[in-house]
Amino acid sequence: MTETATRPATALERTNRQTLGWAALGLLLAALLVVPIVVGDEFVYHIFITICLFAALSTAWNIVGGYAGQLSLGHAIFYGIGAYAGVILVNMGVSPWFGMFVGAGVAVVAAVVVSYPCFRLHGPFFALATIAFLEVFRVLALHFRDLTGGATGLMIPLKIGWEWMVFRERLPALLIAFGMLLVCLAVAWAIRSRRLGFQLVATRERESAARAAGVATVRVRLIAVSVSAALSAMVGTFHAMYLTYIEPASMFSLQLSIQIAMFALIGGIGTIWGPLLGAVLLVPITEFARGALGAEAIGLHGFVYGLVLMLVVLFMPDGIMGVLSRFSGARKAQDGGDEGHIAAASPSRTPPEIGKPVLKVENLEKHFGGLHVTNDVSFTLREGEILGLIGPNGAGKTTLFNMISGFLAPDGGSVSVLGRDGTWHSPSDPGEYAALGVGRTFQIVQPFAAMSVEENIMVGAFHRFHAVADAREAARQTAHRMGLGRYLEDEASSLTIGGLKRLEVARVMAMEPRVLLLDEVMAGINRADVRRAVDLMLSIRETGVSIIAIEHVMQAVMALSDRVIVLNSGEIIAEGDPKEVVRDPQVIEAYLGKEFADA
Ligand SMILES: Nc1ncnc2c1ncn2[C@@H]1O[C@H](COP(=O)(O)OP(=O)(O)OP(=O)(O)O)[C@@H](O)[C@H]1O
Repeated sequence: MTETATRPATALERTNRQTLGWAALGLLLAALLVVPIVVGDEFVYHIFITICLFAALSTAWNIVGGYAGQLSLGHAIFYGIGAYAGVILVNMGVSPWFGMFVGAGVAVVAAVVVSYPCFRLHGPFFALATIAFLEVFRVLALHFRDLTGGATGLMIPLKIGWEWMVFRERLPALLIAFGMLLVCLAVAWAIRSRRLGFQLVATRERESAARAAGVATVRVRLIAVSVSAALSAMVGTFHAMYLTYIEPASMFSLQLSIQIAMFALIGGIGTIWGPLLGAVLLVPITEFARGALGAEAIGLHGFVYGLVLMLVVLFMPDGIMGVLSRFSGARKAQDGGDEGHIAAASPSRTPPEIGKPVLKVENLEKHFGGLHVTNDVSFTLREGEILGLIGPNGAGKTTLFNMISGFLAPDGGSVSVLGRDGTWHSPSDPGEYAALGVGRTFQIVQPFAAMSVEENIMVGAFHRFHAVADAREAARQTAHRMGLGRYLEDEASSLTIGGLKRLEVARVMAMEPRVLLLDEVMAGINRADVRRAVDLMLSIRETGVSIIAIEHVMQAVMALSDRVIVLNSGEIIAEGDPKEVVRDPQVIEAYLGKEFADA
């Protein structure tokens, strides 16, 4: 079957389903506004206002917890800051419409201060750190009694009207809550569908690969947390006006933080609409239970959330959105090893001239404790050259790569890269290496599993382009060149190992590197894929890119390399023409042992 025979139908089907999805979403949003107006009941109004507020908070949380993958359980910090800023200013005669922006500003500062140290922590440690900060803010609110009213809390003065966000009827409150939900959804959608969203998801999926693709991972997370904090604070201001009374325990509440996260988890973490669906499902259940059972139902919502969460984990691990997306035509690769072909490099043609030096490694040293992993390593890479880096297991090849791509700081010596401006630079982190045109792959493939093949490559292309359309176009061209054109819309995780290795190279090539560091791209792939990989590397070199390739597949090393360096126990033991190097007794001994070399 050819791709041209199947793709148009699939694409059409997918477009239809997407249209259906948008229509369903439009209906859901319209229902949030229309149902309470039609029913006209106070309690129903209250439920729908609560749904909108929680959905807005959860959507804001999802920018950090979902897109960036930082499981914050301290988001009530920002909500509480917004609430207090709004109420304090109202008490000073300032409208909450202005107060909500002041709250947002303070929340952004708090978010940066709190998150910057926490971003060094991962998984449960990050979550615990955010809880600790939440407790700090609650205690501060209790302590600064003159400003916050301490444990007694603050009443909102009864100034009625739009200017003060306090109303006798419920409809204006519903309109504001609904408006806030729309703003949060629009911001979340805008982030996810732009460069920042791609970079956040890439950072969440594989931080090292994202850094190698030039993503400033800390910066993008800080932007995400700032936007999320600002939105949460604005919702907090309005909610305070709606509640007419605030106090530290309910504003800086762990329970609220967990609730916000839970809606996203149940609806579909990391998706644009998941938090909305989670809130639509859960808020009415708990509010009706509370309404029906009254005081007997205190704490019942916790029980309901727990129950629903258990059911979701057991039966819908990707949340409601995960179930829905199964019907929306998300495509899995159905490859059986044949992954299209690469623009083949003809073996008969003459390789391009090897030019001036582009990368200099001088006297590089690295120790891990007592282990001397790199010992006085020096070499130069030239323009258009393929340099094979070989050596037995544990020789220090990957460690060397880590130092010449900024992932490890050398203990001694230096790495210099020729900039596009013709001057030499000494980069120190992966971002600086990427900016100078040094791209790398990883020995263990690092696909961004939650992204399609096209999106994976786009993360590399975003190094050159800001606009999504430009990055997409560049990614498509690169994919076709790399023989991945048939799989653009497939989930990256569904490729074969050969495809994944090629995807690694494609992601780096989309950055248009001048120096390409390939770490065992041929390991574990079949012979046909090795042939393709050799062709691929030759075709890449023809574009003037310089390559250093760590490789164990000797036929490939011999076919490709202009020059070979042999590393053993962290030292260069041989260097030069591939055919001569493999005959060197020292090299034979390093690989096969002394007895073999003597024989
Ligand atoms: N972070 C680390 N901490 C301590 N030791 C390390 C660390 N990284 C690597 N090593 C050790 O350094 C030595 C060199 O490892 P490295 O991965 O660079 O070798 P390699 O030549 O790439 O091996 P292979 O071909 O098996 O991938 C090994 O003994 C390894 O165990």
